[in-house]
Amino acid sequence: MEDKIEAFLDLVRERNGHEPEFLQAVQEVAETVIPYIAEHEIYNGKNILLRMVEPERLISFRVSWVDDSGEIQVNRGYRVQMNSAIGPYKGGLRFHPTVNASILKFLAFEQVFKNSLTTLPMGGGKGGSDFDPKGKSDNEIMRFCHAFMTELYRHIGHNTDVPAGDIGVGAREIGFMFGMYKKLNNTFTGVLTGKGQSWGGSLIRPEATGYGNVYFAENMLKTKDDSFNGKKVVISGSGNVAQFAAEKAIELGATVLTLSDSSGYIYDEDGIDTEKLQFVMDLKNNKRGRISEYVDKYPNAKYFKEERPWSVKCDIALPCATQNELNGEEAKALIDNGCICVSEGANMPSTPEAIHEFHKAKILFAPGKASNAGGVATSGLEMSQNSLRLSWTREEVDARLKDIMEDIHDSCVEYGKNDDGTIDYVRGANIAGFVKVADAMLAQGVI
Ligand SMILES: NC(=O)C1=CN([C@@H]2O[C@H](COP(=O)(O)OP(=O)(O)OC[C@H]3O[C@@H](n4cnc5c(N)ncnc54)[C@H](O)[C@@H]3O)[C@@H](O)[C@H]2O)C=CC1
Ligand SMILES: O=C(O)CCC(=O)C(=O)O
Repeated sequence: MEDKIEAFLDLVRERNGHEPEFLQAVQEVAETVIPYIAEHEIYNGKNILLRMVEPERLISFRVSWVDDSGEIQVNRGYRVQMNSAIGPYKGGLRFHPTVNASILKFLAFEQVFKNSLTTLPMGGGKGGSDFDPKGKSDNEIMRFCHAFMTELYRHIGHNTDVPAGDIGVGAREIGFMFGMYKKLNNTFTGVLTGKGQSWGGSLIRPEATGYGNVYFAENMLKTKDDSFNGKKVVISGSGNVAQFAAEKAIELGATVLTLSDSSGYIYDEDGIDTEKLQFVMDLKNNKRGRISEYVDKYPNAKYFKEERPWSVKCDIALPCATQNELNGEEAKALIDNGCICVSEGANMPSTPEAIHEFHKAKILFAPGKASNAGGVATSGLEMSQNSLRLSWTREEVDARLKDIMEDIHDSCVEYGKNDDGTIDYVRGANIAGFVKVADAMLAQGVI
C-alpha cells in the first residue's frame, strides 16, 4: 500500500512540486483514501483521486486599482474551481499578501471534501488575491474590491460558482464585491454568501464557523461523556472564526484564556468573558487594531510578542488563525499540559507532525474540513433561503447548523472508527467526503 501511495504522490509532486501547501493537503488525503479505494472495487482503475487533484479550472488575473495617494497598484487575483461533481463551486475568497496558487489550491482541495461532508449540494472552489487589507482605508478597500470583481464576475454565478469570505474578507468586502457584481450583471442573485441581512444574507452566517467548530468539539467530547463546562480553552486568531468560537465556548461554561493575531498572543488568566470579547470584536472588526491593545484595556492580561499560545495549559485547543500554525513540538506541549481535545477552526492549522502527535497520544483531534464546515454549510443555507426568497429565523438556522455538525461527526465516526474503539477523524472525514464526490464523478463519466 505504501508503494501505491508513494507512486501517486510522485505523480502529484511532478506536476505541483513548487506548491508545498497543496502537496501537504493532498498527501493527508491520499494516505487515508488510497487504502479505501484499494478495498472498493467500484473505484479501482478509474484514476478518481488523480482527477480530483487537478482543478477543473484555475483562473488568474490582473487587478489594477488606484490608492489614496493616486498611485496605481497591481495585484494578482485568482479563482480555483476545483470540483463541481455535486454542485456549483463554493468556497471563500482570501485577501492576504501570502496568497498564491499553492495556498488557494490546498484550500480549494480541502473545500471539495468539506462541502461534501455538509450533505448539501456544493462543489469546491477557493479564490482571492495577494492584496493586503492591513492599513488600507475604506475607500481603498472599496476600489480594490470593485476592481477585483470587474474580472471575477464573468466566471461566477449563483448556479456556477458562489464565493464567500475567508481571511481578510468579511461583511465589508462582500458588500463592495456584491455591489459591483450586481451592477455589471444587472441581476440581484445570491452570487455571494455572507451578505448583509437586509440584502439576502443569512442570520448566523457570521457566527457559523466558530459556533460550528465548538458544536463539533462538543460532539467529540460527548463520546467521552464530557463537555465544555468548566474547561480551559486556548484559542488562536482573533478574527471571525476565533471570535465566535470564543463566544460559544463561553456560553457553554468554558473559560477562554487566549486569542492571537499575526504579531503575538494575549493570555488572560481570569478568562476572556463576554464583555472582554465585545472589546475584541470592536477592536478587530471596527477599529482594525492589534490584539496587543487588549492588555492596555485589561492590564491583568499578558501579551507575548511574536509567540503562539500553545504552551498555555488548557483542556481544549481551538486553532482558528491560519495554516501550519501548530507544529509537532507545540502539539507535544499541549499534550504534556493535559489537553484532551483539539478542534481545528482554521484550514490545515496543524502540521502533519502535530497531527501525528495527537494521534499517537489518542486525544480527540478534528481536522478543519470536518470541524470548520459549519461556515460553508450555513452559506449553503443562505443559498437555499435566496432561492426560496425567504429568511429563516436565527433559531431555525442555528438548529440546522447543529444538526449538520452532528451529521458530519456521525460520518467521521462511520468511516473513522479504529479497532480499539477510538476515532480517527482525519480518516473518517477524508473517506466520507471522498465517497459522495467520487460516486457523482463515476455517474457523470470521464469529463
Ligand atoms: N470565515 C469563515 O467562514 C471560514 C474560515 N475558515 C478558516 O479560518 C481561519 C481564520 O479565518 P477568518 O477568521 O475568517 O479570517 P479573519 O481575517 O477574520 O481572521 C484571521 C485571523 O488570523 C490571524 N492570522 C492571519 N495570519 C496569521 C499568522 N500568520 N499568524 C497568526 N495569526 C494569523 C489574523 O490576525 C486574524 O486574527 C482561516 O484558516 C480560514 O481559512 C474556515 C472555514 C470558514
Ligand atoms: O462559506 C463559504 O462558502 C466559504 C467557507 C470557506 O471558505 C471555508 O470553509 O474555508
